[in-house]
Amino acid sequence: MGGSDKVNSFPADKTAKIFVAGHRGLVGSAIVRKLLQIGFTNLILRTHKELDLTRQSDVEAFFAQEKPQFVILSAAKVGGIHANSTYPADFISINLQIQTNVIDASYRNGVKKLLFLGSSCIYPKFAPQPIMEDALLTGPLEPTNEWYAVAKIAGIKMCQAYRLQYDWDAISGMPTNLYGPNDNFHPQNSHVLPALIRRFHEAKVSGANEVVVWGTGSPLREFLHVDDLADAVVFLMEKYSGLGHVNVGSGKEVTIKDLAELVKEVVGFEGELLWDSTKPDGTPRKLMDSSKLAGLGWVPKISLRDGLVDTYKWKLQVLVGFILCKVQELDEMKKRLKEMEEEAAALREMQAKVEKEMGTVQGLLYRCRFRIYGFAASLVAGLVCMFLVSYT
Ligand SMILES: NC(=O)C1=CN([C@@H]2O[C@H](COP(=O)(O)OP(=O)(O)OC[C@H]3O[C@@H](n4cnc5c(N)ncnc54)[C@H](OP(=O)(O)O)[C@@H]3O)[C@@H](O)[C@H]2O)C=CC1
Ligand SMILES: C[C@H]1O[C@H](OP(=O)(O)OP(=O)(O)OC[C@H]2O[C@@H](n3cnc4c(=O)[nH]c(N)nc43)[C@H](O)[C@@H]2O)[C@@H](O)[C@@H](O)C1=O
Repeated sequence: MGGSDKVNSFPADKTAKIFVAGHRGLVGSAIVRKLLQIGFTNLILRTHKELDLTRQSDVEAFFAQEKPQFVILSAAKVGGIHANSTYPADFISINLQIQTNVIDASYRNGVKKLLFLGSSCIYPKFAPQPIMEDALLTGPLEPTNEWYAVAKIAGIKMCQAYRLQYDWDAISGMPTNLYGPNDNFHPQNSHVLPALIRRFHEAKVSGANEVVVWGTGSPLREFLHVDDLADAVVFLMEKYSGLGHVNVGSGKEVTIKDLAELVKEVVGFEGELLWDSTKPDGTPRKLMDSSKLAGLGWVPKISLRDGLVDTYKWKLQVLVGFILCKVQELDEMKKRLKEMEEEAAALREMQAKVEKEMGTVQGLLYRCRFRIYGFAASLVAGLVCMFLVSYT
């Protein structure tokens, strides 16, 4: 049995091959930004379309060909409370498949170190707060996300098992609720923060008086900006090689009611909040104890207010970009319409010319026909005269 805690640091060599799985998502894109910022130049990236990580043979072929040296696994089926409770089969099966394929192929193809990302929902619904790493598997899970949580717990256990059996360096980070650029802003399937940013923004733009917020507003949540998480991920890749998973949180919690008031203020919506208590609250409280990570030397930097302002700015830029694209499309359509009108005018002109020429030809034909009839008539008259003369 292996399982040493020897640290396999990220190399000083910035050309080392790093596969960031899920690089277009909220977390993956932040990790890519961070790696590029600190000078890594050899990132291997595949979109979901290019490489479906649920397909075992495709994943094996990819690893055999690319031979990455480091792997950060940030591809997963992810969503908020509604998505988790509506699609339990997808959340358990897709996540189990992705993580099993990637972790196993990484080990078999000589990857030096892998980081797996779980989530704070792995802990029991009523775990003592703040939640320490050793609260794992000490009580029943929150029902709205137990399928996703079971898959994530399996991921942590798989990393531990490979470390124990093969002395292979696989580590796990447990982020709290995250937010930031490239988040999913779907009205139903997203997490609370992007959902509220979208709803308050749309209400402000449409001049609505009310915005509906789910649940009672009483649950407490801890939020971390994704750029802080990316920083912590790089830190763990550099400094940590242990068997146990590591909590990654901000250490600050807020009620959903206060969060909604803050988003309302940042977006600039001036109407009322309506609470829809038919929607689930989920876990009542979910604050992690991140002292293990702090003890290693990492602390977060971005406050919730600053992070929110930054995320709303990003969202506005995306919307402006979208509008500019639509304006450009409209300009191109107008240009094409003008070209079509010019082509139609040219055709009309050509038709008029042809009709005019047809008229001339018809006139000529008419005159020719008239002359032929004249000639024929005089011929007949001549023949009649000749006939009369010869018989008289
Ligand atoms: N967001 C949060 O609040 C939290 C997230 N986490 C964890 O962080 C990680 C990343 O989450 P996040 O960035 O928010 O999620 P996103 O949904 O933003 O991104 C997920 C990424 O995974 C890719 N992906 C999904 N399925 C497949 C597949 N079958 N094959 C290849 N790629 C696939 C997606 O690609 P595509 O879009 O093309 O499908 C996307 O790039 C997850 O492990 C999640 O559990 C943990 C705690 C909180
Ligand atoms: C990261 C974490 O995320 C999920 O757990 P969650 O923390 O419960 O997620 P959430 O962000 O969706 O909700 C937080 C709270 O906010 C309330 N809420 C109000 N209004 C809206 C709203 O409009 N949308 C959403 N989604 N929630 C809303 C909502 O009722 C709840 O009380 C899991 O997927 C879990 O698996 C996981 O890992």
